[in-house]
Amino acid sequence: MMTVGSESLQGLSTEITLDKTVKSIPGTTSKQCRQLEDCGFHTVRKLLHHFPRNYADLQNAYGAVDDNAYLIFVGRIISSRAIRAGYSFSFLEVVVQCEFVNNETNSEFMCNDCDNGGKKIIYLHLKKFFRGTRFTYQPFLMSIQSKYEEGDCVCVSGKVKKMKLKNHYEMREYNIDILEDEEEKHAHLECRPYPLYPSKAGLKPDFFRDIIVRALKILPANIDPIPDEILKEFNLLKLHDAYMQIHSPKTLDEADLARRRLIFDEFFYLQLARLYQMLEALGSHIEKEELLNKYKNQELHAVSVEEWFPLTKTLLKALPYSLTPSQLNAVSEIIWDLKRPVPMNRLLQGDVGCGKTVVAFLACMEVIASGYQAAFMVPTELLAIQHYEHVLSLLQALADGVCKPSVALLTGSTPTKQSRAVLEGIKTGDISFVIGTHSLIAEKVEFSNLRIAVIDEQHRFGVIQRGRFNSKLYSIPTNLRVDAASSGQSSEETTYMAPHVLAMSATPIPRTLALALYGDMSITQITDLPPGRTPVETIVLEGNDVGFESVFQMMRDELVAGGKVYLVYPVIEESEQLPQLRAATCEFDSISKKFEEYKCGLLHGRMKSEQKDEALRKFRTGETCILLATQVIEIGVDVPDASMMVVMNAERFGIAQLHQLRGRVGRGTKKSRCVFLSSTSGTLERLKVLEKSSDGFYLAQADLLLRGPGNLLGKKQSGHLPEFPIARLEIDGNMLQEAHLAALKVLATSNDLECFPGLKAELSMRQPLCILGD
Ligand SMILES: Nc1ncnc2c1ncn2[C@@H]1O[C@H](COP(=O)(O)OP(=O)(O)OP(=O)(O)O)[C@@H](O)[C@H]1O
Repeated sequence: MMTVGSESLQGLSTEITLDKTVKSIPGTTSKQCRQLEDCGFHTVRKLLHHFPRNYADLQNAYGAVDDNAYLIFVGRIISSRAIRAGYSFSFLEVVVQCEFVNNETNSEFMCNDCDNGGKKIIYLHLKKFFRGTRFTYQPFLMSIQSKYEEGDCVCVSGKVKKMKLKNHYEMREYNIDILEDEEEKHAHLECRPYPLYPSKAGLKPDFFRDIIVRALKILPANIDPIPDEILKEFNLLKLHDAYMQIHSPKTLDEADLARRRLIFDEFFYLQLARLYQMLEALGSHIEKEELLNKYKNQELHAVSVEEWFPLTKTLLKALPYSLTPSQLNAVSEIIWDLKRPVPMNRLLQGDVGCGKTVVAFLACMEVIASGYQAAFMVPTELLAIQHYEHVLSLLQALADGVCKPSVALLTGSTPTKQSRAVLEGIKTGDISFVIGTHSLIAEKVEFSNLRIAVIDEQHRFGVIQRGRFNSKLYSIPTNLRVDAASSGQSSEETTYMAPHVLAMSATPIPRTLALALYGDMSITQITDLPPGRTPVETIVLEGNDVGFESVFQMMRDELVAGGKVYLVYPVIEESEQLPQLRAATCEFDSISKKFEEYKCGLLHGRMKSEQKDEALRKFRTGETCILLATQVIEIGVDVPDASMMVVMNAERFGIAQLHQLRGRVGRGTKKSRCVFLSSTSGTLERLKVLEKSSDGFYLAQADLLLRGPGNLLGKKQSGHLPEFPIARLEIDGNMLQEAHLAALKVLATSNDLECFPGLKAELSMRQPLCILGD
């Protein structure tokens, strides 16, 4: 445990200094303050978080001065002339002489004009043009010329362009800074990296550089809210030094160390906020300790099959297959967690079709067997019906003497009379297992004793929707009340607890990324596939006449061999705006005609619930062999003997999404194939990654790198990973674990952060959970 001493005062000046207005920066004019504020830079903190996008350093110019290279030099002005060149045209030309260090054996520089130390002189020409008669008057010309005086030491960055004259270069898109300060001059002559700031809303890089330098001067050393022990243990710079070194590094290594500290902060405060929020929601000290211990010991826990409730064991035996080792471990691990006195918050991850559903069903059975209720929430009606029927068929297989749980379905389309009866059954406890869509979290749904909520495809529900289950409390067993009482807590406070939550995801996110998103979640992974599966043969083709002909031939072969085919379309109906997109309803007739001997079905989101159900039922039973569908089938649809899929306009979908779609085939033992048709040849390359790999983790990573982390998962429907200001999850993910551990350490010392007022203040300033949409 950490000692609490000086830390309690530590970081208090953070609030005082970092959150002062930009007006407090010495030498900042009121115009500059207004400009900054208009741009959203209200505080010193905001300004200091405007980080350089890159650094230029003089070493850039060591090797060669290549045409069009973006380089930076420090040198002296040797001439500055403002000249009237016509009736309404003038220009300023500044020539800067730079000593150029040549350590290349490049023939151009094996020159006579290099001195013995390998140095040579080059001349940079900077021109600025003015049009308009008012720019041709002498006073104007004198004034611009006097801004740059001969002998001034300057830092020049820009694109270089060789001139005819040897060793002379023209600078384009340049920036010129006069180095006034002796220290600054030396710093640059010592080859310090030079921060290159991004412009923002018309404010130029120089503007930021200038004000940030002044802000750094007033930054006190004692601004770090993170305790010294944590800094030492995780080898982190102090916050003050991190700000200094990110904005004004002596070397690029210094800038890297600073970046590491600032990334750590982004992750640390997110983890701290998550865990803090969870601890706050818990009543007793025992629960809090239990929670922290659980996260500290991330080793695998399990409850062996013998210890499961008889109902769960019976269902396991009645399954038409044996669980894979990793499915079995997953159930055991989840059941272990269900027996803890704190609400479980677990993510069950596994690639498409690996068999997550049955794992979740078994967990629900365990809860039901102990006398409580289970709810299973899925994102689409189609999936709810499928799961409902699946559970019924599994339960049917149980012997007659077994007491079977009562199961109900609740979706937006459940007829009023029926839904009233379901609501009543849930309230009285007559229904112990309910499967449904987001209707399950409506306020009017009152559970008698809900103890587990399974959320399938959890990223498709908003954070708030997921959290809604927490308000559907259940009463905790008496023995836990005794524990709570012995810890000095009043039993009333601990009478109710939030249900266990098991979220499922088929979007495989690397473990570290999952931690970033769900710092408070434990993770269970299914790493194998049921036996007998063969990888889906994947073909990427251009959707031209030749492409379609070969696809139709493949379909014919498949159908002759007794297979079933999904045709997936990006839209339901043709649209004038996007005429290149193929539409499911429009192609129904032509496909039906082309494959006259086979029956076709249609399935899309605009159909009524029972029509959708009927279409899927017919496809499942083989009444139809070709199903023209839209993305509605993307998640969870399970027709094990479907053996071919063709995706039209595949370029419209993301890689992870196509992987999900492809997961609808190859779910049985039949060899399957999937064709992605792209309407443009340019996008073929991007899709080819799917031909090479069927590993969801690999593809998710490829997608992440291709599109940036913003587009993979989501707080709403679209699926987004949180975007951090500087951290990039795909690269900096390893620092998450460290930040997680650090947050646990801090909270183990002080559950409510009372011993760390600086950290508490920082949390409320940063509001890190906003990143996740909380
Ligand atoms: N151990 C197993 N052996 C054989 N078949 C299995 C096994 N586990 C599950 N299955 C079958 O595999 C198919 C896919 O399972 P399930 O629908 O649970 O996968 P999932 O992980 O939820 O997939 P998705 O991410 O696509 O929803 C189902 O038909 C299921 O009955």
